[in-house]
Amino acid sequence: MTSATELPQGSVAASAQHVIKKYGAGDTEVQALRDVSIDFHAGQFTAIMGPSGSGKSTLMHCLAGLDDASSGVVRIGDVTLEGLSDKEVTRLRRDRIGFVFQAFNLVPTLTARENITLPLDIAGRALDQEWFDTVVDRLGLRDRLTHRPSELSGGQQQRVACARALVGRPDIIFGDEPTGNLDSRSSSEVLSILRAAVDEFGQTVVIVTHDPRAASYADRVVFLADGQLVHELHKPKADDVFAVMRGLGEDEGN
Ligand SMILES: Nc1ncnc2c1ncn2[C@@H]1O[C@H](COP(=O)(O)OP(=O)(O)OP(=O)(O)O)[C@@H](O)[C@H]1O
Repeated sequence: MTSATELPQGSVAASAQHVIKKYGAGDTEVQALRDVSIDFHAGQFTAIMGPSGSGKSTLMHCLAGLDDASSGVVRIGDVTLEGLSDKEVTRLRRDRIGFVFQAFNLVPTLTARENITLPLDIAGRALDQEWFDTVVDRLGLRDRLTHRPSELSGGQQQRVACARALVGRPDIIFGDEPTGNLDSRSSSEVLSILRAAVDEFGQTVVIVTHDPRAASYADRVVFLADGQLVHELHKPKADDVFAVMRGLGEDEGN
């Protein structure tokens, strides 16, 4: 199978070193990340978990260049985000990062095909038809390509969002609660696709999730509490993830 990424397996696809993120100042200051250091290796599927307010979204947003760290170093591949202009960060996001959001974020007036190729069209990059076909067939979207989002189920819409993230062969795909709006069957479908993106396409995937079952698809689960990394599991079962979450004070797993 063709590899989606130029990065060699095991190299670092994204990294945060001593990242601190503060919001506000003075009495209202919140330290959302307190000296977080973590590497995300190419060809791995990582889930970020932790109680509400522990800093998961902040960490993902800093890694993806959607927000600036207050201090510390963030890298995507070999590029350090600090010091890049807004335009350069936008280009880096466009060229090296794929996103899958909870809310799908598809353009309602465009067909599935047009939504999938939109980032390439915006970037003025040529479509690799063979790769497009591979992704579309693997995701079971061949007979849905002319449909608009309103004519697709939630699970199908999220599969289109996964295809959109994959088709540009990014260094890394970030998912912000990608199964948050899906029923359990569609969740399983989307998680299997993200798993396959890693196993079959050599992709690197990082998701934020509250769901221990979703996290059990990952190679590695990292836990944040109060802005710090506090625990990590490798190839965990959902029960193991649930037990750690309980210990961190999230007894409902959400
Ligand atoms: N734009 C902001 N301004 C001020 N405080 C913020 C901002 N964004 C996040 N925070 C604070 O930073 C901390 C971490 O928030 P973050 O959204 O990263 O947590 P989370 O683990 O993703 O939470 P959840 O699971 O509820 O989505 C929280 O205390 C939050 O209130």
